[in-house]
Amino acid sequence: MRALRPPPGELRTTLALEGVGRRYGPRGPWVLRDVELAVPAGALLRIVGTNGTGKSTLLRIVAGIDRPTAGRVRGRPRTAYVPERFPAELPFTAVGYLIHLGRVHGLRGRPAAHAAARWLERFGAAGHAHTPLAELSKGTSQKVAVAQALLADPELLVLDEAWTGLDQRARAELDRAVAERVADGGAVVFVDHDPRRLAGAADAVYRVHGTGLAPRDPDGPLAADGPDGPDGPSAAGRRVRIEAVRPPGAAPSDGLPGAPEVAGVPDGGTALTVPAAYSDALLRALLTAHPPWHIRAVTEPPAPEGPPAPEGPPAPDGPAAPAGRAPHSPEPEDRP
Ligand SMILES: Nc1ncnc2c1ncn2[C@@H]1O[C@H](COP(=O)(O)OP(=O)(O)OP(=O)(O)O)[C@@H](O)[C@H]1O
Repeated sequence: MRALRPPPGELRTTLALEGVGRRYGPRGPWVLRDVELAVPAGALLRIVGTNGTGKSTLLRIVAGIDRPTAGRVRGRPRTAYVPERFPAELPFTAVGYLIHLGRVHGLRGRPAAHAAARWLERFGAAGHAHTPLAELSKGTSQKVAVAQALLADPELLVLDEAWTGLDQRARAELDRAVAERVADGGAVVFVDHDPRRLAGAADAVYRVHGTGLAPRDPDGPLAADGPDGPDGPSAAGRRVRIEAVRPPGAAPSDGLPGAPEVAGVPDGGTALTVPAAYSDALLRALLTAHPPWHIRAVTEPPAPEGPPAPEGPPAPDGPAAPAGRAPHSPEPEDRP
């Protein structure tokens, strides 16, 4: 994704934090201090940091639902926010809540109802449309929380651990929705404790540390960052091979996420092999390119240091693989 769009420095800033500080109560310790952050349109920004360092505090200020104690926020695009905790006690059904929020976001009645139904369907929650929020399971409430943020194509989408509690299909759908927002020129700022989440896709990564915010190498291994690392075993060594056909006029494969190893394959295809952590980002880059690549197959060859590679399965000529997830790429909670 990143390689096919202008670098963030060349994008229009949609929102900026200038010297922002936040503390809770006049005598409380500073959680954030002197924070500078530019959020460019069309950029995906990841915020990392250990528990309790102030990521949610920062995201609430970015989302505009909290105000800084010091400094200022410049710009306010149309913003949607998925909080870490969803207020499920509201007196609505799932679809009623989404239609209400759609109207709050400026949609008229019929488009609001249409968008509500479409997002419930996309997240596999259409069967719960008429269930009161208070009776929804945790995961389904989270689907509604995510759907409300996506309803009106926000210019700025702020996601605070929004994938938590979603099933695998819904997580992949949220990955796709993020890629769509960014491809449409929206900005997305997110926190997620799984370093593989949108790995390699972020245009910039910032770390909350102490009371400050420091940029990090977006391609750097988050897993190597001690407490920021994955909860599960490392994906190091695993590689994913994406066989695709580059359409005429598509950007060359240089500079794609994960610096793929590129090889020609029969029938005009290209095989791109990347570390597993970059497979989602690479798929997304290929699928959201203009024009998009045609994905033939996604397979996982053995790690380079392993035994000799058997031939991969024949490439099906069917529909593109889902953008959000390569096979054999389980989330921590999917592991036995
Ligand atoms: N409403 C509040 N009132 C008082 N203190 C708060 C409030 N919200 C957050 N804090 C404090 O601010 C600090 C940062 O909290 P925050 O939730 O922003 O961290 P975080 O990095 O998002 O944590 P986690 O990774 O556990 O979600 C913590 O010490 C927390 O106790």
